[in-house]
Amino acid sequence: MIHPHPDAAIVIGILALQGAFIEHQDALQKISLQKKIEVIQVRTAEELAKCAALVIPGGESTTIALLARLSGLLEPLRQFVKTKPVWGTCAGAILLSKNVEGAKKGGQELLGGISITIARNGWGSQVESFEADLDVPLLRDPERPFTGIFIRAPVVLSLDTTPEDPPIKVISRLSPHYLPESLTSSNLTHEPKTFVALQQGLHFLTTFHPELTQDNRFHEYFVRECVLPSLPPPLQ
Ligand SMILES: NC(=O)CC[C@H](N)C(=O)O
Repeated sequence: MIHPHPDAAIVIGILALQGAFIEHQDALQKISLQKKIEVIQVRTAEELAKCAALVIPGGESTTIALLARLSGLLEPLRQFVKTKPVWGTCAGAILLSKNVEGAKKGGQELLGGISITIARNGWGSQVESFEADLDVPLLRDPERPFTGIFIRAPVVLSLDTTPEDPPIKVISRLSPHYLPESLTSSNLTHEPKTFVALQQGLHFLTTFHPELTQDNRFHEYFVRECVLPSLPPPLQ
C-alpha cells in the first residue's frame, strides 16, 4: 500500500445530490483536529474515489437514491460503504440502514452498512418535527446537552446484528417521552426506538440533523472515532 504523505489532508466527501450538504461542509471545515481536512462535494464516482470518508446528508432518501442511480453512483457507493467510513444523517441514516419500513411503493434502494431496521418518518409528517436536548456522554463537553433537530425523522426499530457483524454502540438516546404513542411499548428504557445516534465499526448514523446547529461535536466525533482510525499509519 502506498502511504499518503503524513501531512496530506484527509479528504471527506459530502454526497451532494440533494439535501443539506452545504451545512455539513461548513461544519466539517470548522473542525480543528491534528489532521488537515479537505471537504469536497461528491456527485460522481470519480469524486467519490478521492474520498477517505463520506457524509450522506438529510433530505429525501428516495430522491437521493434515485439521483445516485441516475448518476451511476449507486454501486460505487455500495462498494465504498464496504471499506470506508460513512456517516448518514436522517435521510442518510435511512440509506445506510440494512432494512427500512415505510419505504416508498416499489421498495427503496439502500446502501446497507449498519445492521438495523429503520422506519421512515417514524414520528409522522413535517408537523411532528421537533427539537430535543440529547445526552452525549461520548462527545466533547459531555455535560453540555446537544440540541437534536428531528425533521420528518426516521426511527430505529431494531438492531439486527449477526455474530459476524461489529457490535452497535449507542452514542446518544432520546428520552422515551418524545416517542409517539404509535411507537411506545412497556419496556422503553432499552427500546431501539430511543436510539438516535449509533456507531457500527467505522459507520455512524444520526436520525437528527447535527449540521443544522452551530455545534459541531458530532462532526468531531465522526472524524475522531470513524475517519482517523480507518486511515493507514502514519496518517492516524
Ligand atoms: N430530514 C430528513 O432527512 C427526512 C428524511 C425523509 N423523511 C426520508 O424518508 O428520506
